[in-house]
Amino acid sequence: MFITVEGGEGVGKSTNIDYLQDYLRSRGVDLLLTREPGGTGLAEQIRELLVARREEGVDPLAELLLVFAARAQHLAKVIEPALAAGQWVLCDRFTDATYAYQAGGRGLSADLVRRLEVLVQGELRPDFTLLFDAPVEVGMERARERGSLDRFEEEEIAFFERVRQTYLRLARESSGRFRVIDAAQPLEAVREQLHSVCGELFDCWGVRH
Ligand SMILES: Nc1ncnc2c1ncn2[C@@H]1O[C@H](COP(=O)(O)OP(=O)(O)OP(=O)(O)O)[C@@H](O)[C@H]1O
Ligand SMILES: Cc1cn([C@H]2C[C@H](O)[C@@H](COP(=O)(O)O)O2)c(=O)[nH]c1=O
Repeated sequence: MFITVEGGEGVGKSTNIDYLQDYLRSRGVDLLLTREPGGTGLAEQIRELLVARREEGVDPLAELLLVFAARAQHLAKVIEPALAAGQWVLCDRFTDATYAYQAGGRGLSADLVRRLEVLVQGELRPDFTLLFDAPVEVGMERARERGSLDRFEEEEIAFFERVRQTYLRLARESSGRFRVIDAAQPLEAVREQLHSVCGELFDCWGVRH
């Protein structure tokens, strides 16, 4: 199984992915936890380039190509070998983030993203995606409280609104693959939602829980 976790800034992906990881491992799943951009030494270096605040503006196409360069390395060195060895892969962000940020947020064409997706991934797509959704102000307030903001987190509210609306549209269009978690709720309530989604999936996939 290839499971991805998506959502805007500060919505609680990292906080809950640890919980999800424990939940899956405690039920006997051989799991690899990874993230994008990143997941290998080279891809983590590309991540640093992407998130660093800089005077020089970053061209959206350059940003898109860096994201996919990191993804190609991550797929070849980590994700594909793990899946081939029968492991489950749990990935903090994947190509839905590219549709949300580079197409929705930056305004690049979704068709361009689709062409790179086919080039880099072939037919590989996530089996299942959890979308953590919260109003932009809620996520940004949490991100601000957490610490200093990176290059993406410094964007204007309208950018994050476009990112959020793109994610929600993707979830509607691929409702079989996505489950949307109301991440504006207190942590306990978010965990209950996660629990119920995991139960439903395990029933569906025939995994004992
Ligand atoms: N449901 C919640 N209620 C209140 N605070 C939360 C909740 N979920 C997460 N937080 C807090 O919000 C902050 C952001 O959470 P986290 O780092 O998990 O978000 P994220 O989605 O991974 O963010 P980013 O994409 O910006 O890295 C953290 O300080 C975390 O403790
Ligand atoms: C995979 C991916 C990521 N991004 C952006 C989105 C985030 O602002 C950063 C990653 O940091 P986080 O700690 O996971 O929030 O990268 C992107 O723009 N496009 C992508 O495909």
